[in-house]
Amino acid sequence: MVLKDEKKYDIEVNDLVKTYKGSINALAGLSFSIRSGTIYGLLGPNGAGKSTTVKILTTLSIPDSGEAKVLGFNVISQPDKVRSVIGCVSQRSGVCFESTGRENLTLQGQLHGMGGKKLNDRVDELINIFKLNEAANRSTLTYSGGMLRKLDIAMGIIHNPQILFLDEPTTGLDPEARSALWGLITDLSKMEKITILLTSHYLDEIDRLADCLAIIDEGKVVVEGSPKQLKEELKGDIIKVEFQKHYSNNNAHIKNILQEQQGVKEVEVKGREVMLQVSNGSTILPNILQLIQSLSVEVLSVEVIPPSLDVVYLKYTGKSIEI
Ligand SMILES: Nc1ncnc2c1ncn2[C@@H]1O[C@H](COP(=O)(O)OP(=O)(O)OP(=O)(O)O)[C@@H](O)[C@H]1O
Repeated sequence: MVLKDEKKYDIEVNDLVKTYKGSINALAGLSFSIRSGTIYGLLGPNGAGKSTTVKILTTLSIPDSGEAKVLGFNVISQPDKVRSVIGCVSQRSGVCFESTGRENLTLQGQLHGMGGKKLNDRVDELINIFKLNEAANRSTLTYSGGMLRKLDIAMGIIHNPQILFLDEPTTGLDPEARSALWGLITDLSKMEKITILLTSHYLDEIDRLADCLAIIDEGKVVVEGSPKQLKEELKGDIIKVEFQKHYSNNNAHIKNILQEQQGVKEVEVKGREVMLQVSNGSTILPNILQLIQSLSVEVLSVEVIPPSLDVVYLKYTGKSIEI
């Protein structure tokens, strides 16, 4: 259950359930709310239900049960109202490759009923914001992956929507193009005052961009908060120790002994790996290693992992995010 305060929410999702043919439970009671003017990240592995959520919120799919509102409009009973206030950039590019960037933007504006000077000015403005000036009059067949994503996003906001959905916007881009796009997305939320729902399976992307995030797993929100808040809640580091061999008979014993040590909060032993949640990794590490060695267990590698969204993800889902 996600608690809400008195602030204004642009998106409210309550207990959404969606099952596809073949009994695939894409959403199993998903709830979250997004504050006006913020970037909200939905983080989850492939198949967690991120795209299904975006499809429902953009009126492209209907849930089996539950309710969702965008700017107060119900996605099921008021789909036209919802469509009039949103922009959406899906994983598949909507760019027409027979046209230039400028032509794509103009056509997209016309589809939204725009025209004349207002549309031309908006096209120029977006070409400037997205730094596509040099390429604007070239065929989009000559664009790089990063340029195409920029054009896709520019097309998604041509009509000045109040809400923007970005479904995995940087998948497949090289690090330089991803970083450039991150800067643009942050600027957009501030300059154009757009509320953005961003889905991603990149932890660094959500960490960098989101004011608030929800980790979703198997169609449900498992935890919600700002990246800073979630990392601070970990109150310490993770020590990851890998053994030479699998000491399966000894796992419970190793766990009990480590758990009794001062500064150790949680211990998980899986196969050849031990994960310890500790208050201060570097201070406690020598003691931990000494203890493990006294149990005649040979250590292959040791790592102290500072608080990060990877660790938050691991803590709440019990697994590493797999792409
Ligand atoms: N049209 C469909 N028909 C049947 N099953 C579907 C359909 N669309 C999605 N699914 C299934 O629903 C589950 C959730 O899929 P969804 O695409 O929402 O996840 P996702 O988190 O967006 O994943 P990805 O990061 O890979 O895009 C998956 O098991 C997927 O295979």
